[in-house]
Amino acid sequence: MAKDPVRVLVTGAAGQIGYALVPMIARGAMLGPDQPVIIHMLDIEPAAEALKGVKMELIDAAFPLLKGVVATTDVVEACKGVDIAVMVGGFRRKEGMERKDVMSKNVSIYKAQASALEQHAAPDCKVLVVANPANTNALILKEFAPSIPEKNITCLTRLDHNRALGQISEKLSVHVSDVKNVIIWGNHSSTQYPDVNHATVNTGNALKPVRELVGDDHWLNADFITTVQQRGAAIIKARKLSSALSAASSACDHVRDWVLGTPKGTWVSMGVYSDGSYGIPPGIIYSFPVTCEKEEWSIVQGLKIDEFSRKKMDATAKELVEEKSLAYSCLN
Ligand SMILES: NC(=O)C1=CN([C@@H]2O[C@H](COP(=O)(O)OP(=O)(O)OC[C@H]3O[C@@H](n4cnc5c(N)ncnc54)[C@H](O)[C@@H]3O)[C@@H](O)[C@H]2O)C=CC1
Ligand SMILES: O=C([O-])CC(=O)C(=O)O
Repeated sequence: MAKDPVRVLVTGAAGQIGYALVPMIARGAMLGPDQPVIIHMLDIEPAAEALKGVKMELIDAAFPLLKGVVATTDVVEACKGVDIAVMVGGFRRKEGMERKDVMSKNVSIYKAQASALEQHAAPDCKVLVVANPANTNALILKEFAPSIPEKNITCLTRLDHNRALGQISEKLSVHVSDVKNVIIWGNHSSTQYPDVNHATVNTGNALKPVRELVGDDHWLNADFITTVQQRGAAIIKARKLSSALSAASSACDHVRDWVLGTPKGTWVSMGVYSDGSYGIPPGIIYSFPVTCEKEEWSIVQGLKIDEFSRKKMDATAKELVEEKSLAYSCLN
């Protein structure tokens, strides 16, 4: 029997990431090849014509799974009955801008959209915040939508996770799908900590630790980390636009694993509300290693944390605590 369609909201749908993301959703990359979807697209008035164009293209692509398209500048209409909300809309960082510069513009957007989602989305709506500052936008959304379960509000660090897998795969000349269990700890910012201490490579007959195969702690503790931390900025510098293709693809990975589950023995990174695991302060949205089953994520517990990692995990937590107070000061 055919499944009922799932309603997926994409905000900022006329933007760079939105344009890459909606066809991926319509092709089944987010929810699977047998899951029909109705795509809701929200943007603001100045982008209304462009949004219309995206809707026309979605129709023209004749996607078999696409059962409807809502394209609107009305946030209430956009949020009505949505099961999944991918929040990409916001003010984008331009070359040379610090993430903090975009904070005040974005937290007020997320405060307003929190109320719309709370009142009009499906009660169990799952939310993925992509727009920067992603962790803090997600936190503001959580705080101003208290009736949405906190476990349903997440932010995207899967792109950073995938970037880390990509760097290891390039370094070792192995296929990226043979590398697993890297971790992104903390903020989707340049303080994030990409950690390979538990990562492995499938060599065909064994799972070998990445650290052992790379055999170059200096590279792993320095260049590897900064390359992943700075990758977004490097792409903005090269394209004069943010990473749209890889962000859209990673957003699909995030939601797919959340809804359909992570493969056995594999974890992924997601920005989630901290419960105090690994000594990270509660009250912030922090990226942890998680496994997903039955549409719920759980933080992987019991990983050994060395002193080097501890410092980096605490530094990125500190930045998030500071961002939280900055966000609140912008709202006052
Ligand atoms: N978490 C992550 O891994 C990544 C996050 N990003 C962030 O994603 C966001 C989107 O990036 P792009 O698509 O490249 O930017 P973009 O500027 O091309 O698109 C943003 C869209 O949001 C719309 N928008 C602005 N205010 C809105 C509102 N109140 N409601 C609905 N839509 C609104 C704009 O009109 C525009 O169409 C940015 O904040 C960017 O920094 C980008 C790459 C990776
Ligand atoms: O700052 C941006 O817009 C880009 C970004 O987050 C990334 O590519 O990771």
